[in-house]
Amino acid sequence: MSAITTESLTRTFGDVVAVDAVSVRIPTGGVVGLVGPNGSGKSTMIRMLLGLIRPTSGTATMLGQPVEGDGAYLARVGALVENPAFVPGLSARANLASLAQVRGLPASRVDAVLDIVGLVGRDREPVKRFSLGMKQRLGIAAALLPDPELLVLDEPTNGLDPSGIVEIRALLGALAQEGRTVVVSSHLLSEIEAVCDHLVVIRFGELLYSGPVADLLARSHGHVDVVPERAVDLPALVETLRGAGHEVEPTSAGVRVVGAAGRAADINREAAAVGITLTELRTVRESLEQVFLDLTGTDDGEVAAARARQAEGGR
Ligand SMILES: Nc1ncnc2c1ncn2[C@@H]1O[C@H](COP(=O)(O)OP(=O)(O)OP(=O)(O)O)[C@@H](O)[C@H]1O
Repeated sequence: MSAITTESLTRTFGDVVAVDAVSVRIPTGGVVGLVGPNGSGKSTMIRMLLGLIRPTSGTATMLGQPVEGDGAYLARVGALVENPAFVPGLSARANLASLAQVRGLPASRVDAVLDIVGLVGRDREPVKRFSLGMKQRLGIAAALLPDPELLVLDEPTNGLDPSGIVEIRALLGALAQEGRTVVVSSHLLSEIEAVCDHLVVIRFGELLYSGPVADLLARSHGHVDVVPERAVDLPALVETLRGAGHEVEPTSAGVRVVGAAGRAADINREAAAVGITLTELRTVRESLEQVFLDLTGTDDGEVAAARARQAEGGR
């Protein structure tokens, strides 16, 4: 079963196409990053998935159930959208206890979620004294009250300082380790890429990429830097690598095999076959951030090129 599917999911506000015919299939388990610049339609997509607003056209399912049905799936989903409203003068524990009561959930869940988000010890302090990071963790705790299979968090790292971001990221990873599917949106890929298994990249409502992070990384350009043990072997190494069809450039101590990220083992074998031992064999990949920039581009020309590349990759 997929955690989420969408089929030509579209939402317009007047002339603005906030989400434009997005079709994705997101597997269960792991952390799913929903990434795109501000205004690209992430919140609109999340709101449709949570049944908060209706699609203009298209369909979507959550945990196998249509979002436009009776909403039964919502009992299995936890969500953090916008800033959750907590009573500032009440403690974290009291806020969670009243939420659990209103939602008819057992009081024992309060201790469980405080433990998961690491607020035990601070849970009797009034929420107004909490840092932004602690408030975000409390928001996630509230979303976890129903012990959901699927957790949807809209920009939980927004506004946090670097250590707060690291904490939230670790928490997302831990939640996924427990077997939940965690969907997290961010306008900054760098804030969440380290913890994501699957990425959905959108820009101006249009889907640019949906798939495993590993597949996106595999599309990245990169090179392999190679240094032979004996400098005297360098000309033979260059000849061998060129003979094997590689593009080779000199570096200070060895050679760079251009566009060969992922071919390090081949290069090692090719060198060994002619009796050359390598002391260095280093793959340098384009960062995920760079791949993402390639996809999103900064002007329409770049976006068009990225789309063409994506279409090519999808064939
Ligand atoms: N209720 C609304 N009425 C009118 N326009 C809206 C409404 N909600 C969203 N939009 C527009 O839809 C587009 C997508 O907005 P959305 O909030 O979904 O993007 P986002 O990627 O979540 O961005 P952000 O990170 O800034 O919230 C924007 O152009 C926004 O102005």
